[in-house]
Amino acid sequence: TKTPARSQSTATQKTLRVAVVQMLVGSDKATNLKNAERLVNQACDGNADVVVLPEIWNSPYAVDQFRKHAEPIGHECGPSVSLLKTLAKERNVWIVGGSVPELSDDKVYNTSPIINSDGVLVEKHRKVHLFDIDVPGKIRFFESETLTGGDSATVTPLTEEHALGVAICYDVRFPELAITMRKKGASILVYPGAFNTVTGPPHWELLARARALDAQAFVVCASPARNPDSAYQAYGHSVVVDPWGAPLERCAGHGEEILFADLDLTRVAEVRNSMKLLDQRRPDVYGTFIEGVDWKE
Ligand SMILES: NC(=O)CCC(=O)C(=O)O
Repeated sequence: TKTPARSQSTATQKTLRVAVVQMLVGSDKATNLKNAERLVNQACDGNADVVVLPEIWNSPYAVDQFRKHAEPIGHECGPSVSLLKTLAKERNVWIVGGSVPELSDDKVYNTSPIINSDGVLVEKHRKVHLFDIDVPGKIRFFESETLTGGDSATVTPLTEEHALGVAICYDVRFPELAITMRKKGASILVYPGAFNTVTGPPHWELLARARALDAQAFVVCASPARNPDSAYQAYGHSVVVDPWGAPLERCAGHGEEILFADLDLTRVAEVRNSMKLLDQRRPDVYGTFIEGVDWKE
């Protein structure tokens, strides 16, 4: 079953309270799980409808660690996703479970589990664009050394009128994916992420705002807190952006915290009706941009 978010019922739901858990991630898996449990409970105490965790929250963000921390995510789930399913049911809350390394047919994916308020895994997103980057003297990171990329856009109904699109971190750089999620019905795009201190300052918030404008949707970007003991320095600064491109509330700092944002869902239709971007596209001038996508609403 895909139950609606809980604060109001189905079609009448006008606001959605999102809690972005910017958690500290370390090298000990058991500690990471305990930390996630504590913070998800804290987010629920703050009346969240949807709790969002960051990218790779059960393991260090390092290519040589992913397989070691990988778990099945499906009919059977490992301890990380099982914990989130239990919490979602106990607290009657939706959880976009950041991402964890997923083991499937001996391959490892960077996968976001999406769990409804009955504790059911309703969907999962496998990171489509692997983070392969080489900025000389600053950062070199190749997820493709140990991970396999996913091959689909992920959208799941949340209320009768609104659906969640979920993609992961580097995926945020690709407007095609954001617009594909919109075309599949998403009005809230959630990106668990783990940008770094090189690309984060110039790009993170700008990309979140750009995707909000491209898709005329809410964008929720969740980062881990910065861990001084980690080889990979996460940027932090989790942020929520409205469909008009404006950050909601203040964005987070780089320490551990929970960022709450109340999404006024009526803004999606208002913005989309005031500028009919999909209908106004001119594929006769620049092609279809995404093969097979019919731009008209
Ligand atoms: N984990 C990631 O995908 C990081 C993406 C990132 O930092 C970027 O600059 O893009």
